[in-house]
Amino acid sequence: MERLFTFLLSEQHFGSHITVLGLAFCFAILAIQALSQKSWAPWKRIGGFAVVVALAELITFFDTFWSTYPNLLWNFPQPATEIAGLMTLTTAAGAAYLYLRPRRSIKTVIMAGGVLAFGMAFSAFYILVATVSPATLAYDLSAVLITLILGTTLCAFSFWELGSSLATRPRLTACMLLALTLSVLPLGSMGSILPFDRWLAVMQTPDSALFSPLSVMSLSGVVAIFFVLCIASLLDVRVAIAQQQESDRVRHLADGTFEGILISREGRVVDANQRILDMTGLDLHAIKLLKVADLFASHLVGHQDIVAALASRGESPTQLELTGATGRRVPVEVLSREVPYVEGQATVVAIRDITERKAAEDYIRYLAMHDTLTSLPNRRGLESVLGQVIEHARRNETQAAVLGLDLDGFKAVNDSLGHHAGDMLLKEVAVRFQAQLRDIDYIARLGGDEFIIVMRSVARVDDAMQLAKRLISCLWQPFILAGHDVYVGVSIGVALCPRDGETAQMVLKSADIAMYQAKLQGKGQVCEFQSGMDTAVRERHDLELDLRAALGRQELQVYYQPLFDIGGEITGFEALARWPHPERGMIPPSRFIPLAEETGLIVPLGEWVLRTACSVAAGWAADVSIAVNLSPTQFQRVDLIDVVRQVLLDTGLSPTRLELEVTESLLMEDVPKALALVKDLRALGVRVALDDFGTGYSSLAYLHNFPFDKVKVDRSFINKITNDPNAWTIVESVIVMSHKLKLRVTAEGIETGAQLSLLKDHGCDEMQGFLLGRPMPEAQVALMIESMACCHQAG
Ligand SMILES: Nc1nc2c(ncn2[C@@H]2O[C@H](COP(=O)(O)O[C@H]3[C@@H](O)[C@H](n4cnc5c(=O)[nH]c(N)nc54)O[C@@H]3COP(=O)(O)O)[C@@H](O)[C@H]2O)c(=O)[nH]1
Repeated sequence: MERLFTFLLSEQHFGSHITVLGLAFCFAILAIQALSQKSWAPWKRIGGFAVVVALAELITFFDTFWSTYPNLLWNFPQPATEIAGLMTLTTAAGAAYLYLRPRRSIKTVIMAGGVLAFGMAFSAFYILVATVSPATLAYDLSAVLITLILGTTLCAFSFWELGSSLATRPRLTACMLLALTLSVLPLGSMGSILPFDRWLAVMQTPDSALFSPLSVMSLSGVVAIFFVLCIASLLDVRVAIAQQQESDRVRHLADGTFEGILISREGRVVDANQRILDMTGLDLHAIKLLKVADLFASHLVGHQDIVAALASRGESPTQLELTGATGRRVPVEVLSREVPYVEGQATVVAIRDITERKAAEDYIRYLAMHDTLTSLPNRRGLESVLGQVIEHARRNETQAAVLGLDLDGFKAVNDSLGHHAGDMLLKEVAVRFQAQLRDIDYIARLGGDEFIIVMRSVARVDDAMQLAKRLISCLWQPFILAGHDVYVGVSIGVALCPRDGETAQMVLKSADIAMYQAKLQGKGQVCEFQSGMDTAVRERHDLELDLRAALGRQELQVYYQPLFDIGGEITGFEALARWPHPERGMIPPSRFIPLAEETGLIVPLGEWVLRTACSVAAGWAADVSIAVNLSPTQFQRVDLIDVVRQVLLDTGLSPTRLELEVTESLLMEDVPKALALVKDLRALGVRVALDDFGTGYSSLAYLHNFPFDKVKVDRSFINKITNDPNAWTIVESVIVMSHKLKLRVTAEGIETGAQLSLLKDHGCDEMQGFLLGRPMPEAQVALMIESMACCHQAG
């Protein structure tokens, strides 16, 4: 010890210590950088480290030697220098190999340090011995021992520090410790040589072979390594216990989570929680034999380092499929992160089972594309398929057909039997339609009672027309709903693509226009799209939109046409809807009432007319009646009685003043139901008149069977009675027959005095027509009633 201090403090320049330390530090940085290059192959890291350390050893040694003996002329001893270099190279490679082993413990790390220090010390002393040979150097053997123990310890700690330093933490300490090792060994070996005067004394009593520096060094090296290993083993046991406790703690924590958690190092599974074992069906032992990549089936499996690939995605999870012992694939979401884990770094991979979420997502996707009632694709589903069909037809120069279907009479079913029955009907209709299709055809429900059928390939338009006819006839059999036989029909429009539309929207529009045309031609028809067809349909469509808006804004008005008794007294007024369109002027009811019927708008419109008319009539000064027209659609509504009752209650109009006019067509659809309704209305105290009499087919039977209060003879007869004897015969018979059945008779459409006197002469009870009074606005009616009241008072 004393010898070393003397050497370092008085025989050596301070500057030379700094030089050695500086050189050693630079080489240490290089060596540790090489060893820590994770992107390099292991042999490259080992080789790089060994070469740098061997060079450092030789350079620091010779630098120390020259600064100690500047006047000593010598050549590099051959082959001792190469042997020493080789020795350092080999031991440095061995140390690096030990350090890089996958399962590294404190013992292996310290052993790596010990081996390297011993190799370097041996090389230093070996060159020294060879340099002065054949002369013999005299050593302070205690200094040799100290040098070796110090070098071994420093080097071991350097590796230990390197092994436990985090990737993010600078490896400065490890570099400094290695630099000290690289400095201590040449300085220590040089410092162990006794001064020349002591040589002579020693030479007179030469060391025995047992006490030669190399023997002492070898022995002490073995002892030092053994000693260090003993301590390391003890530390290892303590560390192993601590690690076990740590991993137990982590496992308990991990088992408590809902996520699968596995710990990996260098792509291999090190540990896993219970959830992962449940998901994969593997036990802990089996899973630890696997690489992380073995657990997944996906595009990332081929990836060299799946864990690194996952880690590179940061906080955004990657969706993969986890495979296990059963081969079942579990959709999972994976996140990974570097963590300090028992003795160093590890990657924690969090795996979340997303089976339920995936199923929910799939269901949402399904819902987005399908109609929940019939399970058929919806508009979105249809448009994506239709786009492909059109593209295919265009590429292959073939054609596809699109059939637009709209049920006839569906609304009436919905209104009369309720929405549940309507839903059942739609489901059954869908089944019947599907039964008519080929496997390659495609059917979708757009909503309401609208369906679309796509025939992917048709040779002629006739193929589509044939299918359309089959679809029409498949509805002829009744549907049994809530114990009722229900009949519906279908109107079909046929369009071809790409002929009638190059995009899904265009061809759907063409099919829709053709379908409208089919509806206009009467129900249960099929119509092929023709160019120019769209203008008329679009106009009608625009009118429908306008009517909807007008109803919403309450732009419609009610006019009132007077009815007179045989003595010329006003008996009442008929309420007639009017539509003053802001751009098109006054639109006649003959245009918008049928449209309202088809679109179902007649229901809100009719209720509005009823409410308005009753409310206005309730304010009149005379107890005259008010007649309101009921459309077939209104008549089919299950809640018609309730609506009428409520309107009467709300407006305060006496039921005896209200007269509802129904037509024959309205009665024909479901005779028992219509009969029950007429009876219910009369039970409310409301009167019911049969309107447009004479235009139907079974007029006489209805007159007999239904408890009407009044018959209104249609104006198509009245305007002929003075010049067509047949027309007059019919009207005369109706008057006679109605009176026999105790029914009052109203003649409508009286335009001439001749018509009026003929009807009066034959006992017609009530008269209505332009001759007597045109439909007029509310204000005019009020004046008319007032003047009527005045006349009565005056009379
Ligand atoms: N369901 C509902 N139908 C309604 C409603 N408002 C009207 N309508 C029906 O629209 C059809 C056309 O009605 P409108 O143009 O108002 O014609 C009525 C009279 O103006 C017309 N009339 C009356 N007298 C004469 C005449 O001397 N000459 C002549 N050319 N026309 C005349 O007749 C219509 C009334 O007919 P009717 O209902 O049969 O008594 C018509 O069918 C209306 O029913 C409504 O709110 N709801």
